[in-house]
Amino acid sequence: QHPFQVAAQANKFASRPKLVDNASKKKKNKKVNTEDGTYSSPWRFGRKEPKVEEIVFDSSDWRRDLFAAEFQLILLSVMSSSLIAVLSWIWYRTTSKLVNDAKVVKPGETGAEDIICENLEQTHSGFFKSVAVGFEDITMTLQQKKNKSERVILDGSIRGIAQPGRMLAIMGPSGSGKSTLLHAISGKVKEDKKINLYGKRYINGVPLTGDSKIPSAFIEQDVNFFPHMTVKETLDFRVELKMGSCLKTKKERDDLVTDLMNQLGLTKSANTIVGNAKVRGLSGGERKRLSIACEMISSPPVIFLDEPTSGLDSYQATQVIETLRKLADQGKTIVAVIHQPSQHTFQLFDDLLLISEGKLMYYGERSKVRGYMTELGFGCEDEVGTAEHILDCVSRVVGADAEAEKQSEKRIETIAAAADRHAREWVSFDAAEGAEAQQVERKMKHIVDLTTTHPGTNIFRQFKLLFGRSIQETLRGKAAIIIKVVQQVSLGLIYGGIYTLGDNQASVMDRFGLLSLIIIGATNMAMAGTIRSFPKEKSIVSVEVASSLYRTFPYFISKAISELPLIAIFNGIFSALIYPLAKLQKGKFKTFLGLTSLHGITSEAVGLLIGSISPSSDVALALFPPIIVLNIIFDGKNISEENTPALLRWVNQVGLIRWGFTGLAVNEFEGLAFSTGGPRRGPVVKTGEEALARFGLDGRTVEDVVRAQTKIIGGCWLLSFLGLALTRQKYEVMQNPVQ
Ligand SMILES: Nc1ncnc2c1ncn2[C@@H]1O[C@H](COP(=O)(O)OP(=O)(O)OP(=O)(O)O)[C@@H](O)[C@H]1O
Repeated sequence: QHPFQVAAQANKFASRPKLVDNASKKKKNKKVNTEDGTYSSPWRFGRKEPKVEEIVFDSSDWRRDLFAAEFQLILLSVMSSSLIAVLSWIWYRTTSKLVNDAKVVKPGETGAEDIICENLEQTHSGFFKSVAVGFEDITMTLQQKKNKSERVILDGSIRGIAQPGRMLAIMGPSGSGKSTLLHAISGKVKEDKKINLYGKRYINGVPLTGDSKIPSAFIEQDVNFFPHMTVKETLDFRVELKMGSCLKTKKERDDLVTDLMNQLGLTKSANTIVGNAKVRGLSGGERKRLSIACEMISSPPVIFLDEPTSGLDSYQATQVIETLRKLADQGKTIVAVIHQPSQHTFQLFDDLLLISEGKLMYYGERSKVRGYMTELGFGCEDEVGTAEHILDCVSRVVGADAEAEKQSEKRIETIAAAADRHAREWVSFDAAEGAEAQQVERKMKHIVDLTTTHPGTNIFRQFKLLFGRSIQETLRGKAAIIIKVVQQVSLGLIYGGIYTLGDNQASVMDRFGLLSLIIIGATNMAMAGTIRSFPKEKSIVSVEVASSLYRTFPYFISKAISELPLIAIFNGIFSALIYPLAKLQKGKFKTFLGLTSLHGITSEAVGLLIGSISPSSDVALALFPPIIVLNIIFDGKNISEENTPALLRWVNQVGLIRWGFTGLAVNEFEGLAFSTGGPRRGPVVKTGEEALARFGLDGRTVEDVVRAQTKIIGGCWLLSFLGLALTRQKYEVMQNPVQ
């Protein structure tokens, strides 16, 4: 055998990576080369290594390496999963303890009495059976940059009560603070250091602490769903997650789904996919009604809706509001922000809260508002609709002539002053409201609704359902699958059509070139795909996790595992084309397939990490090019380790492209022999091992690559999980108003 080959194989045999590292760090570690061909190292406590020549090379060595590596891969996955499980268990216990620690005294509120809703029966009976939600002195200010006074979003004049069996509309011009008010009443103002939120809330006349959770549903303006699931599947999935522990049989759950579809007029569309902007599915109104159905699963007594008719035509908007009317008639308390309703939809509401520029303009019965405005001197002709007229009354005229602007300002001031005068008359919290209220002492209550903070099923069922949804979503995304297959086939044909590798000197560089291109292409494709799709999925998942449908841990594990089969299939297609077409080394196909698949999983894990820590898909996409460029720079061929800036040396260890390329190069070159003919750059290379030595890859093994990539996958999965878990949405606590 060639002396170089013996040395390289010897390196592989015992502690190869260390031996190679030792060689490169010889000076640093002050290793002593001894004359008899052995060496000792201070790290090995003076133990001598055997002579290089004494080691016998076994040609099936790499296979043993691969088995050992596979074993390590499994061991490492099990260990990292266990670590994640232990961490999430500790985290879960800590947060549950905090939630259950009901005696916590909240800021500015002492000795509040606790009401803990542990199950749905509790939230549907007694005190919570019919709920009147009262609110007063709601103030929200935003801290501005230095030297600027605080910006007032809600000025503290707003007060009102949403009664059970009635529909309250919150209306006002654009930017007047309607959504902010709805979020404040429902306790859903997103945590923000700039925000100061004050006010008082009541349930059935009983004052609540600022962090109390009103048992309610909140339907956001834009609700996203997994687009390829049908209406029925979406509801089945949620019913099982939310009610799995109380509706034990499938029949009970099916009955609830059927009932929900009937109530919300979705029966005809039961088997239609939900769809989104790109995939055709439900109409806007149906999607809105589906989002109400999803929130109605646990039948909460109060429903908050932020612009449920936005983006809908008048027919669909009416259908949505008529559905809400039916729910109100069943005794639910409905509070909805409405923007420019038609006369018909406006008439379906019972009460109205009108605001402008964060100030109260009117609170009372909807039917009386027209007369009230006329009394104040702002009447109008009969032809003008009431909704249109009152919005005109409280809107500031901007950009027209100065006189009109002044007049509108004066009108708003007059209406606001009158509303302020009448506010205490209109709304009184002195007497308890609601059917059950009289029996409840009017001491401040701290409500903890565990039914909205804890999933309704155990972690294994959550995993099963999430895994099923993930696989189903991927398989039904036919367009995405076809695009990926076409990409893999065309890449395989392009590379295979250009490269035909022989055994002459030119084929050495050609081989390196081809393997490098394969890895760069695979990295790009896997990472870009995940970066593009994951942030969108994350936005759906974070809402589902925030409403405690399931925990982050089972979601993450199901997501990570469900991607693996497709990666293997796509790689199989590509490898089956490129391998025979480019005439890569015979007998090494399986390892090639394994390595490219492992590289695909690694790239996807990095994509998942970028997606989970980025606040939006734009940020994730912006991070993609610099990360790819860094990986290409540190792929092992473009800059030597010695010349790498000290601060960036770690990139070498986690370089995706570097490890992927090393794996393929070692697999391909080991055992190859080259003829001396053909054009060449540099000295003649006779064996694959000599070629590997040119790139400093001598002594590297498939095992090193599998080990490094497994560590990268484990690290990325762990960080992605933490990224998802820690970016969980938190809400502002409402402070007592400043006296
Ligand atoms: N967290 C926040 N940070 C910065 N500005 C905020 C925040 N919350 C609310 N605002 C500002 O408060 C004002 C009122 O916003 P809000 O969304 O409540 O208005 P709106 O009446 O619902 O408007 P529209 O009908 O156009 O949706 C806006 O100018 C908005 O920019």
